[in-house]
Amino acid sequence: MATAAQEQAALVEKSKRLAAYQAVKDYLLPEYTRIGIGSGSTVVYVVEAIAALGPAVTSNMSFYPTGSQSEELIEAAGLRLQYISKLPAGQQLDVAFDGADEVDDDLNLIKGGGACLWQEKIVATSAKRFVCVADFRKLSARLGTTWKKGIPIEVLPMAAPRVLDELVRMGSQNPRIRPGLPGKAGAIVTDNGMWIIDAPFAPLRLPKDVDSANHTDTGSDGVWTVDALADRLIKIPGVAEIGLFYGKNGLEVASGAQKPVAAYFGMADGSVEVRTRPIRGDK
Ligand SMILES: O=C[C@H](O)[C@H](O)[C@H](O)COP(=O)(O)O
Repeated sequence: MATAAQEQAALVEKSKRLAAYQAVKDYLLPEYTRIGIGSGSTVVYVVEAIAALGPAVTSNMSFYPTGSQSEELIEAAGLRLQYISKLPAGQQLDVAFDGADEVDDDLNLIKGGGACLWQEKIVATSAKRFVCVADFRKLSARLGTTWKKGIPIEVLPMAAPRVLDELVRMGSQNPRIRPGLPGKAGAIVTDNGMWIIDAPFAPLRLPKDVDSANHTDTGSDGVWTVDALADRLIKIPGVAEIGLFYGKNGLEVASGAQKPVAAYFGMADGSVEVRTRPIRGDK
């Protein structure tokens, strides 16, 4: 008989799968030829859903990975692998699918829980439409509410101590270099030869919180808005990329944005909740 933990794990997997199949159904149009594939356990079901469409739909498509895991997934599914470095200047992917660790009310994301974020951001922003696929655990009003491990930050290893110092000055509570997998000495090393720092911050405000309560957005009271924190983090010398995928008000475009046009959540009751954001430009 399954334990409660096993039942919960099965429910989560089922939810990821439901969300992935619905997202692929809605956003993978047969005329598309260039598709970005993100990283993580949810994307496994995205690739499964795409492969299930068969060569009649996928044979004209090329798939662009965000790291070694998605590269293997694409190849194992028999899909055509291509690299973002080969995408000519001035061209875009038609769509990119990826998971997330937490998604807030404005569709800002925390990503990088599995140590992939830099290539993910390049692929997501190379797409005309970026679509997020997740399960019910990832839904959150404000980033940092349920994902307590901290914002993943990819750093040049030699700069890690300096970055940690700066994060503490900015109010991060106990930022840490992420250790390697059990049995591996030292830090985890990303696909890009970098390290990851996980930096916990108090749950991040949205612009509406600042407007409604006369708060600041710059962390002066210990709480940052997503935009202000992201803008500050990316400027720290030694930071290669950050696991906040965000967008400013007034720049709500679909094409080339870090925020998804739609986020699909497999829910515990077997439904799929779809959240979209208002955009201008092409869909
Ligand atoms: O580093 C990993 C990526 O950002 C993943 O997309 C993210 O962690 C979500 O992964 P999962 O689908 O396994 O929850």
